[in-house]
Order: sequence, then C-alpha cells, then structure tokens
Amino acid sequence: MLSPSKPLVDLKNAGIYRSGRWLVRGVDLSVSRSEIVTLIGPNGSGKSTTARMALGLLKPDEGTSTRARSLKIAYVPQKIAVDWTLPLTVGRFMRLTQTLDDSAMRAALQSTGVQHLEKAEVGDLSGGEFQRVMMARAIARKPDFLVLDEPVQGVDYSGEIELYELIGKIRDTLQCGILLISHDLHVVMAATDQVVCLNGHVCCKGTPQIVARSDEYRRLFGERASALALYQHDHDHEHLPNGTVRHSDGSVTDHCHPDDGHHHAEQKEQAEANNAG
Ligand SMILES: Nc1ncnc2c1ncn2[C@@H]1O[C@H](COP(=O)(O)OP(=O)(O)OP(=O)(O)O)[C@@H](O)[C@H]1O
Repeated sequence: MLSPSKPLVDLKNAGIYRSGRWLVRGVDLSVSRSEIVTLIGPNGSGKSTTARMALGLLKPDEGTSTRARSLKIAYVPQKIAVDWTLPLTVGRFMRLTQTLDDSAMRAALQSTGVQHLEKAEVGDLSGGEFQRVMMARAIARKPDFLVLDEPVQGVDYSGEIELYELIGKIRDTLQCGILLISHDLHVVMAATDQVVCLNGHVCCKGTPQIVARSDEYRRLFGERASALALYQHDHDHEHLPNGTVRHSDGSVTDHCHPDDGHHHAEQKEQAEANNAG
C-alpha cells in the first residue's frame, strides 16, 4: 500500500558520476501524491539524468533514491526510437506495450482530447497531437507517479498552455505525483507546486510566481495568461568539469554556497506591487 503521508519518490543528496565528472550532484527532491514538481534548467544541466534517478533507471553513485513500494510508474521520455515511416495507427500504438481493452483505450484518448485520432497514422500527427497521444498512453496505466520529459516540445504557445492545463487535469483526476521536465527557464505552469532548478546541482527551488498581471502575457494569451507563471533566477556560479564551483567573484570552492543562485522573482514582484500601489 502507498502511504499518503510519505513521498512517492525521494532523492537525497543524489548524484551521478560518469566519464570522470558529476553529471548532477547533491540533488534533494521529492514528489508526493497529487503534487507537480517541475525540473527546469538549461540543456545538459542534468534534468533527464535526475528524472532517470527518480524513476529508478539510474542508481545514484552518491546519495539515495527511494520509491514507495508497489509504485505504478509511467514515463513519457523526451525521445522515442520508432520508425515513423512504418504504418502504425494511434489505436495500435496505445496497445504496443500494454494490454488495454477498447473502452480503456478510448477513455484515455478522450481524457487528452484526441479520441478522434484513434485511426490516424502516428507518423501524420502534429507535434501537439503526438504529445497528447503519448500522455494518453501513459495515463492509461493509471500511474501513481508520472514523469513527463519536455512534454511541450514542438508545440506552439497556445498548444503549450493547453498541454499544461491538461497536465493539471491529469493530476486532479489520477491524483498522481508528476515530475515535469522543461528546458524553458522562463515559462512554467502555475499548477506547479515546486520548481527545482538544476544546473548540475539544485540551484534553487520553490513555488513559481504568477504573472497574471503582466500586460505582455495578457496580450499574448488573453484570459489564459493566468495559466502561466514566470520563474526568474540568476545563475551566479559555474560548475567546472572537475566538480569544483567557480563563483561570480572568481573564487573556486568544492561546493556551492548556501545562497548561490537564488532567484529574485519575489523581490521583483514585490517591487512591481509597490510601484503599482
Ligand atoms: N551516460 C553518460 N555518460 C556521460 N555523460 C552523460 C551520460 N548521460 C548524459 N551525459 C551528459 O550529462 C549531462 C546531463 O545530461 P541530461 O540529459 O541529464 O541533461 P538535460 O538537462 O536533460 O538536457 P536537455 O535539456 O538538453 O535535454 C550532459 O552534459 C550529457 O551530455
């Protein structure tokens, strides 16, 4: 039985060491039931590596990675190796790696708004449709823990907002914990409970700041601007290949300082509120 009070997944000081360097190090991260945790960070900052530790696909070389017993996991990876020139309908794709009866398959496709595509060829789908089919395939498993690696890749802005809203709905319906990966440093969903910013280690984490008041976002997204949040931070230090850290003042230490890389969104928001007032 899964305990409601314990996290589904818990990484403590976890790190992966490969080819003479730490790909990520010192990662503390937990995901509980009905919680959405978003991992952000630039390319190569260790997001997928961290997700793979959380999934149990990679064993940490340092620290620990634990998962609740009998945890049902679904993973939508960033890339999947399928030859899309081969004919494959969405309906068959849904059942490639799991047994699903017709009604369960259709319910899953319906929940992500793509039931009309059951007979479509997977190779013909648009980027947004493909992501929805991938999510339908994952949620058909009724997971306790869902990992979505870059679910909005190849999707335009309005499609991106719809996908973020859909992820919120999936969480509400399945009450699963979700680990979401995004390389986008600026735009993360408001429904995110925790944002963890990686840059080879955890730079900062916390709740995202809502930018519903921003004119630019309102112009771009209309009413749904409130579905977006802006998360700002500064990387004020650099991780060197030998595992040491160079700070903005040029000094080099073995580890990050406790106040490294903190974001300033709260101060900025406060300043904006003061100006508006
Ligand atoms: N098995 C491996 N051996 C050596 N280096 C690796 C291995 N796997 C990943 N890396 C390196 O580790 C770093 C982190 O990779 P990871 O895929 O976790 O980054 P990411 O944050 O998900 O990046 P992206 O946004 O580009 O998907 C990269 O520099 C990558 O080249």
